[in-house]
Amino acid sequence: MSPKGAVQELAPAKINLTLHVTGQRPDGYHLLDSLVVFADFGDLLTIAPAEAPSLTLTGPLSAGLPTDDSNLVRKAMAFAGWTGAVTLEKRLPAAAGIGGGSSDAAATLRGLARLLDAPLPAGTEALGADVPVCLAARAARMQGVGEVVTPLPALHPLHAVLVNPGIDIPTPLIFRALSSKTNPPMPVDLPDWPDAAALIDWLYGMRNDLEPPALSQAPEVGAVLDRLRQDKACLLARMSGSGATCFALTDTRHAAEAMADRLSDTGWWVQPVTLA
Ligand SMILES: C[C@](O)(CO)[C@H](O)COP(=O)(O)OP(=O)(O)OC[C@H]1O[C@@H](n2ccc(N)nc2=O)[C@H](O)[C@@H]1O
Ligand SMILES: Nc1ncnc2c1ncn2[C@@H]1O[C@H](COP(=O)(O)OP(=O)(O)OP(=O)(O)O)[C@@H](O)[C@H]1O
Repeated sequence: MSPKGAVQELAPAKINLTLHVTGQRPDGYHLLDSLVVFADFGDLLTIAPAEAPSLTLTGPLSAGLPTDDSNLVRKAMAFAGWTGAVTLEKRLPAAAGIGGGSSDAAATLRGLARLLDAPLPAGTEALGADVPVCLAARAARMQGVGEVVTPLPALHPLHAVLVNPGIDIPTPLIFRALSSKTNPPMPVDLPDWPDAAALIDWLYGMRNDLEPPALSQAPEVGAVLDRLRQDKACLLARMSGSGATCFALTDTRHAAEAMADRLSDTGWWVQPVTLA
């Protein structure tokens, strides 16, 4: 049961359906153009009013994560100057390209803003490049180094399986291994996709520019993509963020669940989801 006066917030997995790296700023950060969606699955935060900040971690994937000031939940509270007693049920792998930590920071801010009846803070990119889009937690185009977030009209939901081979990939390593920092952006105007099939067709022509460097740094990513592409239900398989999590798009939720069953003997983290 939740403590009295507590709120619950889902910190959904963030998926980069596309991730085009279009340049690099003098400070080393990369310019991005990304179509970002969110899953109906993620970490679960319970946030109760408290005089001092606290953080308790639970869940199968919490092992090894810090509970001190380096946890993005605590960083988010310190950034906003807000306090709360947060219980974080970790269900997403960390350092996995699906924004686990960034989505936790964003959910902390959303939950505390609700509890305190306060507006969401600005400038949250200081907490991490993915935090502004995770704060919106809806389909969006992400540009700049992550701070320019343009919410999109509701997309047709996509069904998918998320797969992580159980390796942490540090984001800076993958950006460093990227050979060309200047690649074409997505079209200026995104199409108005009439259905999910049209969106998937369009995605074939787009890219995740971090996929080649991730493949060179972590061969496990290639093994995941090969296995997903061999599956009869897979319409498109791609890596999210800087990896190592990959997604396979399917026709229906049932097809995603059946595919997840077929992957159950791999030892990988496998999660059927709906993305929107
Ligand atoms: C790759 C993405 O997941 C795409 O959504 C994000 O851009 C990464 O978001 P994030 O994990 O919140 O990133 P941060 O914690 O801000 O940055 C981690 C590191 O990634 C690199 N980084 C990140 C974002 C960006 N636009 N350019 C970069 O070069 C930098 O080396 C930085 O030190
Ligand atoms: N609440 C948290 N959950 C997960 N990781 C956290 C958290 N707080 C701090 N971290 C640290 O942040 C690092 C990156 O975590 P995160 O899950 O956001 O990366 P990511 O999945 O690569 O995200 P992105 O897609 O934004 O690059 C990890 O190495 C982890 O130790």
